[in-house]
Amino acid sequence: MFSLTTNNLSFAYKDLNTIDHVNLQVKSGEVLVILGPNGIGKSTLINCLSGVFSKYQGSIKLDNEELKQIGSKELSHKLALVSQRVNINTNLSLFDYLLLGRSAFHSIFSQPNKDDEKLVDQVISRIGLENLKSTSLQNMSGGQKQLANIGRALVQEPKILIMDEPTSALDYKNQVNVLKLVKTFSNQGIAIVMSTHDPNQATMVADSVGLLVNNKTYRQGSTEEILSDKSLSELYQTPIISTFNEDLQRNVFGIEMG
Ligand SMILES: Nc1ncnc2c1ncn2[C@@H]1O[C@H](COP(=O)(O)OP(=O)(O)OP(=O)(O)O)[C@@H](O)[C@H]1O
Repeated sequence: MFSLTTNNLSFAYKDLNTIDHVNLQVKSGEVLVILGPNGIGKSTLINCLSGVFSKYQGSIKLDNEELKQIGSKELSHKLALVSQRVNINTNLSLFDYLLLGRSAFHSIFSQPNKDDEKLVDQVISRIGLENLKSTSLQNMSGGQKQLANIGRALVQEPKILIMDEPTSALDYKNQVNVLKLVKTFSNQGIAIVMSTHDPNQATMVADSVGLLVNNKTYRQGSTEEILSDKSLSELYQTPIISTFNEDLQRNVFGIEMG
């Protein structure tokens, strides 16, 4: 069993805390979905959780180890990040870009081997980009680059996968594909943290939901405990109404135009 836990996690860019005393937990096989309005601190939180920002207050524990004490190579064996940055401009082919994601598993003197290449091929097929295997990243669309970024994280075979709005540039079919991947990997025992602007994604994949609220509080609980018309309308400061969809067998959240 593997877990990521924060205790009173706070982070400030200058003096004022952007995230304040966040107590969050996710463990093997669980999906935690983070929701919150624009500018509330989702990316900041994700950058702290994934080790990009180390000047945080409080603690972030991967199992019993403090995140900032873990060396970068060891960390990349445990944790993979899909950042919000969709605009990767490299002339590497998709295949080579993903193969580079295996570099933490080799010394500087050893080359990626056949197993690495096989894994990269499998991941390319899982993200549905077989026909772009030899295409350079700079010639791909925003959505294709976002899928490539997800693939790059998957080839690390992490114990925890942290994703910042992984479906923001994707059409419905690819959103479903990514959400199915999230479910598949969590069923395989991977812990997943993802942020999104779509509460419906939380009802589809989340085991727990974390809300970053305006007054800088963080609330985490089960989907049923946390997601309601009232909590979401307050969160986004706009009326949100859910209806139970018989075909989908779940609540669907919609925005009201007023
Ligand atoms: N490098 C930075 N320096 C100073 N302030 C920053 C920096 N990056 C972000 N901020 C501020 O921190 C706050 C949180 O930003 P963050 O990107 O974490 O929000 P977010 O919830 O991910 O937003 P969005 O949904 O719009 O992507 C915002 O007010 C933003 O202006």
